[in-house]
Amino acid sequence: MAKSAVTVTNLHYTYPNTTKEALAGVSLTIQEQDFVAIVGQTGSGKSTLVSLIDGLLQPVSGQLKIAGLAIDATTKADQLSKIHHHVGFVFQFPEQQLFAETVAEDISFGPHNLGWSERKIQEAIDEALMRVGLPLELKTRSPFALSGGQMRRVAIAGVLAMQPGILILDEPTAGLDTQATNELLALIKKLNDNGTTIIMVTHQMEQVARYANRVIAMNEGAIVADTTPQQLFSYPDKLTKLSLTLPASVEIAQFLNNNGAKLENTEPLTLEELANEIVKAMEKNND
Ligand SMILES: Nc1ncnc2c1ncn2[C@@H]1O[C@H](COP(=O)(O)OP(=O)(O)OP(=O)(O)O)[C@@H](O)[C@H]1O
Repeated sequence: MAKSAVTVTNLHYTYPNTTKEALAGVSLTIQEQDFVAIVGQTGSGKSTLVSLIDGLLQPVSGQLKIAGLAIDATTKADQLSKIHHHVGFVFQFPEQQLFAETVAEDISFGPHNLGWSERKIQEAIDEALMRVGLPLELKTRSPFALSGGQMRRVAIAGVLAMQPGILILDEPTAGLDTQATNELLALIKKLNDNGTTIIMVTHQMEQVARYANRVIAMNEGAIVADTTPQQLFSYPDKLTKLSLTLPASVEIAQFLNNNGAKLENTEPLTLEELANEIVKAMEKNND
């Protein structure tokens, strides 16, 4: 049976010097090896939720259980920081946080802080570089002499070097071109296939459709849907109310059907699935 990686119970959070709750009683369980997409319009509470899961914020009330660690409003700072042994957080534009003279030094920052031996750190650097698909020769190079896509991979390698079982990514493909986007998503999918639990905040419904096995939609600090991408995209009216869009594949399928195309599957989630549906419908037409 799948084990839970993250359990959140009735979580509330209000930022200092504000009165409105940013999180207003959120409960959810994320299983190990889930690939969860968190969606919702600006200000709906996505970043607040993932910052609590990463221990960057402490709940005002409610509880979190992360890889067995129990966190609530009374948890001491040293206990809270233990979350970083289990959860890696890739911020938006993570390359902006690169700072060291060489790629290896940058990647080793987290493992050094965890107090690992030099040998373990060197092994972790090599493994992290391999996992993000970068050659080991880059270790001695300056991270600032790399391409944008490579810099982002180095930044992600720095998070992976700490070998987190849970990886949170906030809009990981923001600002990347199509090829770098596809490569990065393939990499995240591979990490997931190899056992890492993925929590990805995104505004890209195509990415949700293609990669996530589960999608959590937020609105005004609450979870308003927790389901599969297929289910979520079956209710376009609900999405519109949340200011979310349908993936292009679903929109095109609906348009074709409204114009007599008779596709069998009206919600093909990916463009490949849509192409298959169109071919099937054309073949049927020719019979
Ligand atoms: N540092 C802060 N201080 C005060 N209020 C904040 C702070 N950060 C967020 N908020 C407020 O908390 C609420 C939730 O914001 P949050 O950043 O979690 O939303 P989000 O869904 O991640 O938005 P986005 O998609 O723009 O990143 C909003 O009302 C926001 O204005």
